[in-house]
Amino acid sequence: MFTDEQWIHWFDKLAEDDYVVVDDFLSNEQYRLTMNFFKQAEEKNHLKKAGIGSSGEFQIKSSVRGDFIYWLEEERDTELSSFFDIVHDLIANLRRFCFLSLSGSEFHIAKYPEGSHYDRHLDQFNERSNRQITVLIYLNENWKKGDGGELVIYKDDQEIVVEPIAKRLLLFKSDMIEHEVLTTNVPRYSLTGWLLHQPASVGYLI
Ligand SMILES: O=C(O)CCC(=O)C(=O)O
Ligand SMILES: [Fe+2]
Repeated sequence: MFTDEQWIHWFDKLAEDDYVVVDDFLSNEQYRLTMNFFKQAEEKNHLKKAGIGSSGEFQIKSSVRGDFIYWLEEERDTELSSFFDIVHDLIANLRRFCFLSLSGSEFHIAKYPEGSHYDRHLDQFNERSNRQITVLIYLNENWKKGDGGELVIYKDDQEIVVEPIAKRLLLFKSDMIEHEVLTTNVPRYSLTGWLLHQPASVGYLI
């Protein structure tokens, strides 16, 4: 559990810089449970080649993105309940301290095999732009320089390099931050998600 001061400190940085990195966001136990889940998903062949674009214009292009993903469902994936607990905490605190109007979330696990990458992009689709905050949790124990797979954030004239080390959280504003996953030289594991806007089209219903 984190204190209000910690949440406020992270959200201040997110507001100011459009991104924030938090180390040791997952506890050892949450990390272990997440990796167990990941290993099982791999064994059961649940991970599928990721594509680009939303359903209407979905395409698979390995030259753009080389990861394999599995979309999570909270009701089904009960082994990850302690992960979903901290997502709920994150959402509750963003609502409380940042007055964000968040209506939902979507998460997947992702494996980038050796030699894969994801080209520079923004996390919004042409026909769907309700992703507000991107949430990344890295799962690579013993990651070291040379392993590759760093995330590069492009901001103003800067290139900020984030190493995908285990238990680290990265939050950024989905509509502001262009980013890229550099080629990884080892299998690279992560949990990726998006916190979604209140869809404008249902605004009148509530
Ligand atoms: O895994 C990462 O560091 C970033 C992944 C990403 O950019 C995405 O899935 O949209
Ligand atoms: Fe992305």
